[in-house]
Amino acid sequence: MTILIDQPDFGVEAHEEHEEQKIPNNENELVLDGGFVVPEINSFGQNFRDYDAESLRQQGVEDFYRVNHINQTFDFVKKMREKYGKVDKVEMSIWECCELLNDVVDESDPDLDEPQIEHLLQTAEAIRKDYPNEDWLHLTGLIHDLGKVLLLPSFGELPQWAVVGDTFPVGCAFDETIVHHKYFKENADYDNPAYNTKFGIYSEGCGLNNVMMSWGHDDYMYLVAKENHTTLPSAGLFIIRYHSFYALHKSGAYKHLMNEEDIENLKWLQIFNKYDLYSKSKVRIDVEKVKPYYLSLIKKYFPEKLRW
Ligand SMILES: O[C@H]1[C@H](O)[C@@H](O)[C@H](O)[C@@H](O)[C@H]1O
Ligand SMILES: [Fe+2]
Ligand SMILES: [Fe+2]
Repeated sequence: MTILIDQPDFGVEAHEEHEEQKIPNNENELVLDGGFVVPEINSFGQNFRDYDAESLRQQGVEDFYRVNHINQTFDFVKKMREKYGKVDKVEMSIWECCELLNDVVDESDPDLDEPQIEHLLQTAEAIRKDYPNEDWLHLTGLIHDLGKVLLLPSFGELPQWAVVGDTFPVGCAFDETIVHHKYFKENADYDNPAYNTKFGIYSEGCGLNNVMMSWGHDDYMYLVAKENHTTLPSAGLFIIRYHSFYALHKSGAYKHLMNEEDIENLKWLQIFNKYDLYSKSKVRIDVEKVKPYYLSLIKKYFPEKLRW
């Protein structure tokens, strides 16, 4: 059997050079681009992102989403953005932050229970193999989840529901494709007529930049990168900011809020997502071996010390 990765039809073709090649090999696996092999099952023997499969992690993940969906309201997101937009908590380098992630485990993730630094390097190295010339995309892989430091005491020790998991817009109706959608019924915005229509407070094509997303590691890391004047291209910032927005990049919901630039950037996000999701495994990366390469990229795209 060949694994086909569902891609929503956005009515736009990927650039030829970025088009994935579906080359099924003998072991019934899908080989992407420069050779990345998409595994059929995750480390727990389940399909990836199967939120209903019975497993040791299933109940914990569902509990996570219940609390997340109840508490991520428009008012909460607004407060968090104001608070963390100041980037006045900590001063440190990107690499120091990667090391801090050693102590973080993500309770929302049915596919991974390794320390996060493994996931960062697995993602970045898998991309590097297939896209050797896109160094900005390697670095994006390395840093996309750094915002999870919000779980640590010096960053305010936010609860898991305010840091990890899939993200979604607030200020308009919660789309049914969002994982464990049923729990939104207890969200204060659910019955608010200003927020519970298709457009809510937004308008057609207004651009994702004008949409408030549920608060978590994506938007936080985007703010940090922006406030510290990164020279990463707009597609890199877009990936960091929306990589957990599965309702959009997997299910094609909320397309009516995108503008032209979003449509362009989404192509890169969909490439990135395969590596983010399917590189999760128990195979460890030799950190010391790859560290010099990533330090050189950090130097190219970020200041020495950043404000967090
Ligand atoms: O559980 C995972 C994890 O928190 C990832 O970092 C996030 O990007 C995903 O969207 C989420 O489903
Ligand atoms: Fe993430
Ligand atoms: Fe990730």
